[in-house]
Amino acid sequence: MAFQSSLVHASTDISQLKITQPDDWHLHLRDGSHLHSVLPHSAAVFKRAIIMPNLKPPITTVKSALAYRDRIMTALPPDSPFVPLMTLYLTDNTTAEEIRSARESGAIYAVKLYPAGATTNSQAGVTDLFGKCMPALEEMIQQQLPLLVHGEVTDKNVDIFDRESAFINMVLQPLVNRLPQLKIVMEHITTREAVQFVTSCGEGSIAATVTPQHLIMNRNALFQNGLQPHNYCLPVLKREIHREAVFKAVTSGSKQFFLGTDSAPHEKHTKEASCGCAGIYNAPVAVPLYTQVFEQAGALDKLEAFTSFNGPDFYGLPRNTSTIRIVREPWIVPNEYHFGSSTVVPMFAGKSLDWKVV
Ligand SMILES: NC(=O)N[C@@H](CC(=O)O)C(=O)O
Ligand SMILES: [Zn+2]
Ligand SMILES: [Zn+2]
Repeated sequence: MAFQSSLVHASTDISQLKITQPDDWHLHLRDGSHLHSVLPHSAAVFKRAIIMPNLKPPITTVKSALAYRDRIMTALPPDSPFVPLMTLYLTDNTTAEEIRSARESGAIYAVKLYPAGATTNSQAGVTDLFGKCMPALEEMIQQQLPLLVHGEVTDKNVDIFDRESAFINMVLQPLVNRLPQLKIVMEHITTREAVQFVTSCGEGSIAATVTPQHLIMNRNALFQNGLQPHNYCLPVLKREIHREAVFKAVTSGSKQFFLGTDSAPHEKHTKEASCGCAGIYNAPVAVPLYTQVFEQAGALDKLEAFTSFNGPDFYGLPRNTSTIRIVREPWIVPNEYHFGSSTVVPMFAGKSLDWKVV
């Protein structure tokens, strides 16, 4: 309970909200049986989602992206209107031609930059962005495909809590200087420096996604009453001053910030391990938690733009016409989800949430 109960609940008598159906602009659906297990949680709430390509092996070609899209469509619950928006995993060898054919496919909406070694399944990521990736990035400008960035340097000598701000200085700012027309989404931002960077770039070409965990928890949550592996994700949770900066930016109503859950399921035994995986499974709780964040800021009137307008506007896609209802109705998050032989522990397992999507 520690983290929610530390929130000051703004007094309000709003008991339900009806908003345009949200999209998730950063989602890990995995593959195979895991895909079948987790997809219904996202498809129940979100109309569309940007699907992360960090599978094993990664989705580096149009062909593999379209095949993955087919597997997602096959795994969807019957009659689900959910639309997966596919991405390509950028490597040192991605060609301009692959970028052109990504756009022509009509199914691929962005290209993802993982610095090699930065996070889960990023080993095949980029080692030399400025030396090797310029032809692909220049073609992305022509094709109006945004670059989605896991923004952390991988230098082991850089303190893990400084890896995002170091990335801004060493990679992102130089990239923006070199290719000012490239559309960039800084994914899952966690720091005051990221907020300042995105805001300083101005609307139009730079935006950021924000997860529920980085809005609600600071790094104390990793060590509350002992090591908490289910609060471990990358970029790692930061100090309270950073959480506050991200919270303020999001709830201010700026169009440059939008919903991206980074829901990243890992099996329970791989998180509760001597070397635990990074990633938080938040798909079942994300919209209730975002609602709680905006309520706490006294900004429920700005929730819908964050969940449902700013993302499609940035991507140049139509806003959804369907709606969802969010009601004030306490419910307890399950301790775990059992999917066949595997178990996944969700964010805030066993805790009570104030809002529910119906
Ligand atoms: N966020 C995480 O901690 N993990 C993500 C990868 C990522 O988004 O960096 C995953 O795929 O597990
Ligand atoms: Zn990431
Ligand atoms: Zn992610």
